[in-house]
Amino acid sequence: MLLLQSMWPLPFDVYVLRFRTGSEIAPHTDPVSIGRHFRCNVVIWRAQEGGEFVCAAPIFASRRIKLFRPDACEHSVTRVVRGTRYVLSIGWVRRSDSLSARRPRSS
Ligand SMILES: O=C(O)CCC(=O)C(=O)O
Ligand SMILES: [Fe+2]
Repeated sequence: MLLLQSMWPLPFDVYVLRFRTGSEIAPHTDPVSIGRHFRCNVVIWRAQEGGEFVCAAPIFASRRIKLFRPDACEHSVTRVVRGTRYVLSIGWVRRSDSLSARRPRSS
């Protein structure tokens, strides 16, 4: 369920995701056309069994909080075996990319 979406002050969205028993997400990336995609997922309700977020190189990960680059790091959610999982998912895109940092200074 989409809660909020805006292009200002930077493109962002806020979702609540519900994973019922039996649901899962296969490995994927979430590319953006320009910039770098960041996402902070807060697991507000854990499944009783399964429903684990998998990402090889998150920026930060604890039991409840997952900060990662969905465009750059393949991620997935294991099948919810028992219970329901709820996630508050906040995503944003930073338009500047690493190339702008490398732009030569005019002097
Ligand atoms: O529910 C999750 O932990 C990850 C869902 C997902 O694929 C995403 O937030 O990009
Ligand atoms: Fe994703």
